[in-house]
Amino acid sequence: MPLFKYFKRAKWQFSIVIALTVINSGFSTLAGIASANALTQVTKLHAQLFFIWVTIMAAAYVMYAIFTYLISVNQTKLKQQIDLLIRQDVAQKLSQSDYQSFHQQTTATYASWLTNDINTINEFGVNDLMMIVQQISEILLGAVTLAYFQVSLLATVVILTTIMAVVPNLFSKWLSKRSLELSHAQERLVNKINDVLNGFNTLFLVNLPQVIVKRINQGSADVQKNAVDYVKAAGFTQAFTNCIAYLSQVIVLAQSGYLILRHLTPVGTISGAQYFAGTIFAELSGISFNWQEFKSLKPIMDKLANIKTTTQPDQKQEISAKQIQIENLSYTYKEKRQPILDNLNLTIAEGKKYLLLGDSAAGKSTLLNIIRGLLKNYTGTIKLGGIDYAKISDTQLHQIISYVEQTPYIFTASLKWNLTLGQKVAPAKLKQVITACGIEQIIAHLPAGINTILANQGTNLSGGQKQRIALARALLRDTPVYLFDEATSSLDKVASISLEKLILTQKNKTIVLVTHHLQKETADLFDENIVLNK
Ligand SMILES: Nc1ncnc2c1ncn2[C@@H]1O[C@H](COP(=O)(O)OP(=O)(O)OP(=O)(O)O)[C@@H](O)[C@H]1O
Repeated sequence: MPLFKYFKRAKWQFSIVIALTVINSGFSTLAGIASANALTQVTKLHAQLFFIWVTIMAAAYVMYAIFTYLISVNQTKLKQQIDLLIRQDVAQKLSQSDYQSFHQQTTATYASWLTNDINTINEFGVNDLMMIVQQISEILLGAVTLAYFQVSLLATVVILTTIMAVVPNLFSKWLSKRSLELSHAQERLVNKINDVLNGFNTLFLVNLPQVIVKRINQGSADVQKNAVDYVKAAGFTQAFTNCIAYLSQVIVLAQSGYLILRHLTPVGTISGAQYFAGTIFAELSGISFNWQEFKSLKPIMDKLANIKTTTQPDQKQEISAKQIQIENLSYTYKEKRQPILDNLNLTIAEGKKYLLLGDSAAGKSTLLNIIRGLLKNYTGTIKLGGIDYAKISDTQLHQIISYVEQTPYIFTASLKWNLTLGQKVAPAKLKQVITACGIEQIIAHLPAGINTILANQGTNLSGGQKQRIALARALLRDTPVYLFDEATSSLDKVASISLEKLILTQKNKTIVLVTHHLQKETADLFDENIVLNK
């Protein structure tokens, strides 16, 4: 089970919890022994011994309560550590995905993995394993104590234990299946919630806000059904094992009664046998159920462990010339029958400025997405500085090519962070780019200036302001090649001309710019047009 590796990585916290649990089981066993001995002493009318055992019993219970508290604190530390390690691994894997692997799932699905699935792992994994540890120690100590009362009782317990250990395995596949189905239903719910909430403005403006309620209700009903199905499977497994456990207790009670009647054991045995048989079988039924529940996590753990990462080509050679050579390039989206790009041949020379033109849906963005290395399943070849794209890693490509999109993503972070993406930038350079991109006007209206947090993905910014930020972000990266995909479309004419001039006068930079609004003031700054038509 992949979860074990996390217990190994959190071995200190895990060891502390185990040690505390075993000690605590010792206290509960001591309380049981004291109770049985107190009963024996009272039947013999030994007052002093009776009170000694009662005092021991009370002390054992007090210690039990104290250790239960310590266990709960340390278990929480362990759980949080395991959550942290799993999240760290998932985040690490996602950071190593390429564009296409990452987008095989929605971000809402990933959010569900990092929240719902982690909660499930906590509940069914960490909790259950901790309970199993406690149950095993109580069973072992209970069995030893029963043998101390009467060895034949231990023999009966061993036989009944074996039966109880085997039976629940019959239900394990059923439980795993239900657990995975529940996890998928939770993913669907998070996706639905994200989808309708992101579409709030659209629904609000067409008087359809009820769609939000309806779609969330559908998702909730889906989760509800799967949660109930899971509990039915889990409940049946538990009820079945409980039933065997209760019957086993009765058998041990009957056996001790018989032994007392035959004067083979003291009267206190009835209390001890009842206490320890009760503990052993209750814990056993708990163990077999918890173990099944623990195992039912395997598909979820496998899902998280199998997040696709991409092995990047190991290109050590420096990519010197920045010419991009495209030969016989064709691209067809999986969902479409016709190729969007068909046998395209093109050379993008170093330092030149290109205007990429074409009807709507002609494939301009698709071409830029291929050049910037997002779409890889094309046919034909693309070379950067004479080196085939297949031999260039994403990291190397992104060191050379920057892309500025029409609707840039704004992080819930300060304006400065949004410009630098947390990288160190010389203050003079930052100031120069801020001035060139007209960001001073934005800063002037923000309460904490450049350090103002841009909330909710920049909803308090205009489309044009976001585009200015994206342009500045790209210029700060200072790469040799820039691709602009309608990057100034939300700005007014004067601002867009000014920013396009800024872009097209970047010395020694290769520029490919897509625009639907070619301005006569900038037309002369292009060296060549690339025309794509359907
Ligand atoms: N992820 C995708 N999956 C399937 N089809 C897609 C995808 N992205 C784009 N397309 C399709 O590919 C075609 C070209 O789209 P693309 O965005 O490249 O065109 P464009 O020339 O940039 O269009 P516009 O000028 O309208 O922005 C369109 O028919 C579009 O529906």
